[in-house]
Amino acid sequence: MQTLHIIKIGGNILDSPLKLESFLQDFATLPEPKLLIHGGGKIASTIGQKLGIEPNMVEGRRITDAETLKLVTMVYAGLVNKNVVAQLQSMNCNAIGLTGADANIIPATKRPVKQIDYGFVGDVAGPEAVNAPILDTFLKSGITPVCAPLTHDGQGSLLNTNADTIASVLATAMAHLYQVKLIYCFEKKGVLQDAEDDDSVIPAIDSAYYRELKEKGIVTLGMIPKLDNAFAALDLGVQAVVIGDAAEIKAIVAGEDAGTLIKL
Ligand SMILES: Nc1ncnc2c1ncn2[C@@H]1O[C@H](COP(=O)(O)OP(=O)(O)O)[C@@H](O)[C@H]1O
Ligand SMILES: CC(=O)N[C@@H](CCC(=O)OP(=O)(O)O)C(=O)O
Repeated sequence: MQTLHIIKIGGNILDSPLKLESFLQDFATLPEPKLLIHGGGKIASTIGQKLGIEPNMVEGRRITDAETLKLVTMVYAGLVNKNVVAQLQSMNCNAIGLTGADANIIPATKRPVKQIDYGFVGDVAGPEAVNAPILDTFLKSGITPVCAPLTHDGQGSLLNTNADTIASVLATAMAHLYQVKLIYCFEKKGVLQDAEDDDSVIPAIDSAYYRELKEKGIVTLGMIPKLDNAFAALDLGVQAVVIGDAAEIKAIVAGEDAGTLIKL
């Protein structure tokens, strides 16, 4: 089977024009087939505050009321997605920007209200819900999909879905067709032993070590859902998952010693 690289970039890279441009330059040179997923939570929060929409996050997930859904649609599907695509086009990478509603790529259901009402937040039923064949059609035509963190409910509403989860679900869905290597890129060199020391990268984490790192409080905040998504992808057939620095994407793809390898 051919290898497919699925790469996710998060808010801190997207928020820095210099880091983003440098990442996209590297991404554009990576071998095809490849697929990019972007977040943009930080930009949505900043623009929202200017518009009087205060961010409300619970366990790393944004409570998405009707006004916030309009905001994230403008920011993720518009500003971020289309700028990334335009930049990639300038770098000779033929990208197409997509939300989960486009070509029915990622249908989802509105998260049921339990203790917390997350509003217009979408849960993807599973990788089988993803329209993998259409993504494959793009890939086989030499087109690189760039996916925004929005899904849809099939009844006319977009839904906000965490970008790390989208990356994990898409990777799992594509694992039937390709050997998938999923790479979570962010602004640090990998999962760190000491948050203050950028050189304390943990080379590899398995599920037992992950439990220990959580118990000791070494892995916290946004790293917990990222690692949960990484293990979910491995459990469901994704070949390899690496968490690493967006600035080291070429080394990670080349299989060099960079970032943190996640293994079962
Ligand atoms: N052990 C750790 N190593 C690296 N980052 C960690 C660790 N524990 C918690 N984090 C936090 O996780 C964050 C990454 O998650 P998140 O903010 O969701 O990133 P992104 O927006 O790129 O998905 C880092 O910026 C860091 O603050
Ligand atoms: C439901 C939910 O929380 N959605 C996320 C989607 C964006 C995201 O995940 O962005 P990063 O990867 O940059 O954090 C949010 O609105 O913040």
